Amino acid sequence: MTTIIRNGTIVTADLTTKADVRIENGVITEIGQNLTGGTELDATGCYVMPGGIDPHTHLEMPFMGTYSADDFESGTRAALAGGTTMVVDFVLPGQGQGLMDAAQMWHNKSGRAHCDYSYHMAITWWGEKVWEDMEASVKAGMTSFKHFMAYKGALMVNDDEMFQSFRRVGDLGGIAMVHAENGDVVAELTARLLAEGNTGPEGHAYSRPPQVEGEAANRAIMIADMAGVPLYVVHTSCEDSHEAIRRARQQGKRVWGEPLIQHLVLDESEYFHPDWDHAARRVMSPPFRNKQHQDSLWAGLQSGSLSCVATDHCAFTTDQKRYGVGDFSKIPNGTGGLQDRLPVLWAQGVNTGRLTPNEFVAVTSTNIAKILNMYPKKGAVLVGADADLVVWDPEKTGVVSAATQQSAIDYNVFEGQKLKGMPRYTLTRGRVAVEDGAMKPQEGWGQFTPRAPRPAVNRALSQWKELTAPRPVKRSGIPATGV
Ligand SMILES: NC(=O)NCCC(=O)O
Ligand SMILES: [Zn+2]
Ligand SMILES: [Zn+2]
Repeated sequence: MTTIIRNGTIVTADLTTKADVRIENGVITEIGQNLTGGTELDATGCYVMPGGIDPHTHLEMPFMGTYSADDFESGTRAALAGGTTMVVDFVLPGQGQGLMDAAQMWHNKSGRAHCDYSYHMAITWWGEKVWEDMEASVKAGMTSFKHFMAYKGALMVNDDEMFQSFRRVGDLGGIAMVHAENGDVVAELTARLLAEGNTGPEGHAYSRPPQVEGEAANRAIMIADMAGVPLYVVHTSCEDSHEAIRRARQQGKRVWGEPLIQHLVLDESEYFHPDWDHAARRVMSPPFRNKQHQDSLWAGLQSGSLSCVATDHCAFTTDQKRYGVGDFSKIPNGTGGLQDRLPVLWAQGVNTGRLTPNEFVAVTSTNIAKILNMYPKKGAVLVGADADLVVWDPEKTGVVSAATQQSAIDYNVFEGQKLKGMPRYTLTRGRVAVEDGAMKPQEGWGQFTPRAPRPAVNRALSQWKELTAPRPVKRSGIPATGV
């Protein structure tokens, strides 16, 4: 089956050019002028861009006594509606559960996906079995390993476990990832706030000030440096952690930071809303910050000190959020955004002049594909790349509304945001899944994308570690012991 995208302007991370794109059997086979012969998609007035890749989702995730409400069916349908053609979800082993056993559970869930997906592996406990399984995880294409420095008593790992795990990841050619918040301090602040009667959703924000994130990000960066492993800091929300990442990168460390679309455009005032539901629906970790922190994140995307924009899509219904009435620490943490990430970032980033269209592609797709070692199969408009594409109409307008969204939840944290710039077509491996707002979903179309280890970065790091490793000094005359 042949499809031609005609009359569009191709926009990639480093190039803007007018050309047509030929797609055969899900792959881009030709880029050129006046291509013909096949089903034609009219891209007049549109940008033809790599589909978005969301590097951070939690679909049907068991968390805080419930499951996130969007599964791989509704989650990937929402993704495609907003121009995202791939998600990377987190396999979350239970306490004592083997990594590959947990991975099989995720494979069982993802069978209904509408677009391609990959997995990060989470290190939620530590032991010999985990150490062994990490190699199997890498061999099975799950080469990035997330460590939770928060959620004490549940998912959190300690520094000694993190150091051992980071060394293992480095040896296996993988990437270490962290949720950077100091879980001990969060637990203390939470207990104190509750004891003082601060039980509402605003207590969640008070319990996780920027310092807990900055401290943890800096600690993880230093531990990663000592372990000789590249580090990816998820949901970077504030200047404190951004500063640590920026400094590390200036020092030549292999560290990447990932702001979320939520943190870029929504601020902490949401938690002080008089409606409990409104505030609780926005409870996530880290919490939304103030305007200065938002400016820092935008500047990071512009200057390159921050690399990708994600969603951390982990959506809970209002009923689920109400588990935390009377105790904010029981409100399931997480917000949605899969459908909204690209249109909201375009509206607030490109239309305001904060990002160029090429930078937009870089931070929503290409940088992610490169960091996670999927480029140029994903994140590219190149001959041989998967035809995961979005035909983006910069004049198409809309308004974010829970009433029309694909997500299974009953609200949207971006409700009412005005959009200008939306998909005309979204293609997943050449199949048109969205046409001018009309969904053409196909359950089970999505395929698992395994990822190989990253030999180049890790070889460089391990070579350097070897060159600078501690060695005993060879001495000729050693004095006799002094007794
Ligand atoms: N971010 C959040 O609040 N929920 C999802 C789990 C995580 O990434 O920490
Ligand atoms: Zn997290
Ligand atoms: Zn997350």
